[in-house]
Amino acid sequence: MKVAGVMSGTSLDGMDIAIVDFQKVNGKIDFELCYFTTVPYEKELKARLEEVVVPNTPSPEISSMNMLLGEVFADGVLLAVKEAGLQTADIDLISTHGQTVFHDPVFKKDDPYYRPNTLQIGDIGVIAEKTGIPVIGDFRTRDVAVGGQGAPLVPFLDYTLFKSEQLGRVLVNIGGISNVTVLPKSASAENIIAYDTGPGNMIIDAFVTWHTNGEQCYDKDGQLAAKGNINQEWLKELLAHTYYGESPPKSTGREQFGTEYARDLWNQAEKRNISKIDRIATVTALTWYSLGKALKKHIEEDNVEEIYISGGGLHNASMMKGLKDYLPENVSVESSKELGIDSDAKEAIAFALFGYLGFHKQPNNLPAATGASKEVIMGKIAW
Ligand SMILES: Nc1ncnc2c1ncn2[C@@H]1O[C@H](COP(=O)(O)OP(=O)(O)OP(=O)(O)O)[C@@H](O)[C@H]1O
Ligand SMILES: CC(=O)N[C@H]1[C@@H]2OC[C@@H](O2)[C@@H](O)[C@@H]1O[C@H](C)C(=O)O
Repeated sequence: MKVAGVMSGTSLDGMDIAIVDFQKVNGKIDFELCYFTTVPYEKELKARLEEVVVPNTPSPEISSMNMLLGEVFADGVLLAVKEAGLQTADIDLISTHGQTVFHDPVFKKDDPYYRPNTLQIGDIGVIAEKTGIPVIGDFRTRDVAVGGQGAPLVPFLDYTLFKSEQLGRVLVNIGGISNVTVLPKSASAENIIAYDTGPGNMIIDAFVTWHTNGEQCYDKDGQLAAKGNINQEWLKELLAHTYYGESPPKSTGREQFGTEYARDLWNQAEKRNISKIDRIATVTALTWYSLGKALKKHIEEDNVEEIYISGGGLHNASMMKGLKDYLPENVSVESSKELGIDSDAKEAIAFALFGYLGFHKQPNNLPAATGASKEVIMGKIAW
């Protein structure tokens, strides 16, 4: 069964599309990645999306963007299918994450009319109509419905594919947000630890956009950060953010580390007379330090010997150097490619897997990762 997994992450850089062929071999699910591509969003769409993914966006804008993104995702899939040399009839299912516009999976005790919630848009009906292919999407709400955070979900794939009987591993994804899946040696589904560690590339992207007046929207290969110096005093203050000290399960997003937060940091740096290049170096360090600190804890407590990285942050050489230098030398830090999974395609492959399982009415969440009270079948279908 061929499934097109579509991931549009918190970076808002575009959609990742993985066409994955699933097969059942001796009762076990096997899969092959047939094609992967990233379709970038055009500049104006990205700008509009940035306006929508902030709290207090008027509902007409969210509702309209839901329909527009449905079209955009459908066009992306049609393009990927063509590029892969396939026909739409070859694709059995589209599995789409959608675009998170709001994520607050926490109970507010003082308001009986507020509920833990998460919202991903890009209407599945529109995608089905435009492509003629059944679509599964809207995964996270079902996990939230059973007390979970609805995130991170990819640890389900990490556990299924990468648990080891020989040694402890951590799978890391550095996207807009960074997250970890800790797989202790001989881990069972109950003793996985997974959570978002804090910002990934999100703040760096905002700073680079402001520094270059929109000419660049990310720090290509970490070249700008490499030219700057980390302002240690400011970094220490940034690391006092309460999120880093919270215990898992926990998840975060643009609500805490998005444009508003980045703008506040930019203004702080302005007041402190920190040069623009040093600002970029410092927020890059904020990512690798907060991530590295979490990793060090698991290296010690869970006997982790191998770390595998995926997500766009892997391409940022300054980020990777900072992280590697900070971690103990005897722990290997590699791309997830070393485990046989393309580091850019991993999340899109994960959503193809969730779709495949959901379509076959099989559970696809990992309660230990999200804090859900039980396994559930995530995903809704548009035929
Ligand atoms: N060559 C590169 N050099 C530096 N950074 C890069 C490079 N390529 C990609 N990135 C960074 O990676 C980001 C995209 O990463 P990715 O696609 O993994 O995130 P995402 O899936 O949108 O986020 P999330 O996983 O948090 O939902 C870009 O916004 C950019 O900051
Ligand atoms: C609510 C939401 O969209 N969360 C994303 C986000 O981007 C990274 C991190 O924050 C992770 O928690 C999650 O995505 C990945 C794909 C996940 O669920 O594993």
